[in-house]
Amino acid sequence: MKKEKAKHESPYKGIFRFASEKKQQLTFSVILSVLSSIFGIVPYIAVAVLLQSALEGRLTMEWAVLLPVIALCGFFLKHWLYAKSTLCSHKVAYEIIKNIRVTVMRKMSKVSMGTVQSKSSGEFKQLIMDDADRLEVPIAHAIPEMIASTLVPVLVILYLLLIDWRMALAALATGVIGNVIYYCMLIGRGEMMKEYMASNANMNATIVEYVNGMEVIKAFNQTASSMDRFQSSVLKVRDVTTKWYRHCWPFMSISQAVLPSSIAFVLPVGMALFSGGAVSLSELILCILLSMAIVGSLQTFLDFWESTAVVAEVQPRIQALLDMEELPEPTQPKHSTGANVELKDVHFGYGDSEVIHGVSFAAKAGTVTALVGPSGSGKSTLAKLIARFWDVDAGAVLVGGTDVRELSLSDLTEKISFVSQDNFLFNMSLRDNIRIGKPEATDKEVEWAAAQAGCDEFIARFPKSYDTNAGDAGARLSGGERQRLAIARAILKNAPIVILDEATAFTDPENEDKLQHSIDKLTKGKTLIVIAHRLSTIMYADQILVLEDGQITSRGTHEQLLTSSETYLDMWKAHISTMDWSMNQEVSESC
Ligand SMILES: Nc1ncnc2c1ncn2[C@@H]1O[C@H](COP(=O)(O)OP(=O)(O)OP(=O)(O)O)[C@@H](O)[C@H]1O
Repeated sequence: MKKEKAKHESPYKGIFRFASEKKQQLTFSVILSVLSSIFGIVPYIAVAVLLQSALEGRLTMEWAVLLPVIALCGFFLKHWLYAKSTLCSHKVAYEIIKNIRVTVMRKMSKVSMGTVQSKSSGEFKQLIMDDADRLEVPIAHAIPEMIASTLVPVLVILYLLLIDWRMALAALATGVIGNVIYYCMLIGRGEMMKEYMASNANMNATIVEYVNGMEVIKAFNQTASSMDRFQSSVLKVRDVTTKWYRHCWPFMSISQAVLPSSIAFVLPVGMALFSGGAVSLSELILCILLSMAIVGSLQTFLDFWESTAVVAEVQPRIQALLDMEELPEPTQPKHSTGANVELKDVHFGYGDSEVIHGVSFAAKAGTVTALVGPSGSGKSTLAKLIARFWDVDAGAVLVGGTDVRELSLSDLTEKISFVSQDNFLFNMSLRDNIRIGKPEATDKEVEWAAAQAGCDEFIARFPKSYDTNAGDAGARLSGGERQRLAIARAILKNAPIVILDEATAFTDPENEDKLQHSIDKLTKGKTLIVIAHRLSTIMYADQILVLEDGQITSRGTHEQLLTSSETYLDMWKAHISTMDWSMNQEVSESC
């Protein structure tokens, strides 16, 4: 119902839904803008009165001094009120832009990972950063100025109609012609803008990919081909933009030449009327000055067409993002009790092809369950299904005895700590990166968790210690250190269920001990579901599940599997020989 309403509302209305309590400020800004425009006419009227009185020989000394002062005051007030008006409207604009960004980001956390991954990060960046920024001019300028720009010419034209309707038409003519020409320029803009947006999004995506993939590009000497793709996306944006400007410039130049030339109409018409005796000299002067006074307002209309087109483009794209299907939240969420995890005949596929075929297992509270199996067998997928990054296609995932689809997302998130393969660090201090685990944690708690995870010693190496920005530190952190930071996050969160996805994948033997130590701290007394290629780390698991092609082919303890599962035995032998090889390497290096 809400969605339907959103679909049918005007783009401006759709944007102003994000203004929240700042809407009144916009009304205030409009009032100030109208007053500013009215005071903008005052100098013209003052000059007209001055000339009239001079021509009619009624100009006294007081008026000769007073009228320029009035003109100056009008000029000053016009600019002062305009400044106040734009200050208010900018506050509203930035509030709206902030609210759009926050709402979109919140929305992303409520949809499945599949939906998020269906768009490139470049597309998201374009919408959340660039497009949202483009709304500043329409909101901060177009709305207040447009209303003032309509009201003032209307009042002036009504006044001119009282003098002579032909003078009124002459004063309005260039404004109307200029605006019609400019409006014609915008016909077909929608299609061109779509092309521009698509090429810009592609350029953004290529830049993000280029920067993120720099290591691979260098390692595989792909600089030339990656640069080619990047360059062609930049050239495409240039070509589309040039095409648009080629289309626009004749319209723009003509409308901008015609619009301010009201004198070209007013003067001949006025002179004809004056010589015919239809208007007096003082009326003629007043008409000429007033027609010049409204030129600025009529020019503002041009910006309004442009701004309206921008809002009409951006708002539906924001709305489309907000309409992304959310992972359904139960209307009456159930509560989970305990920290058992159970999968019942789970089937799941990314898109059409199923990758998990009927997996069932139960992990009792406080026990360790290890998932092992060849690459691509579905271990990470199962871990992500438990954390409800996706919903299962059939079967059920139960946490604390309740189907995860019947738990509120916040309840589920509180229950589970997920330490994944990609230990993403946000562009903020190391302290705040750890604090993500528990936003209300004190500095002491953060440092305690870091110490438990063995991060304190490497964090102390940085001159700014915990206040080091993760972006600056990132390049100097080893894979193992990044993982320990992620573990510190999870220790701070202290959730009863911990999922470790390949948490030891990047460690060298020297660091493995430290990492294992921090994992032990994290998982003590918790339900642990762990994916590890280094089988030595999961030898003592309560149960080990061997996964092959999305199915559990064997299950049991380490000892049981050595005799019952050929796949496990092969994996164990391979693991042992790798360990032997690395030990031999170490020995030969030390010799
Ligand atoms: N986001 C995704 N979209 C489409 N297919 C995916 C996605 N993630 C994984 N897959 C596919 O699902 C299957 C299982 O992948 P998964 O990552 O769960 O395996 P894994 O056992 O964890 O592998 P590895 O040990 O190499 O990490 C693979 O065929 C993989 O290509």
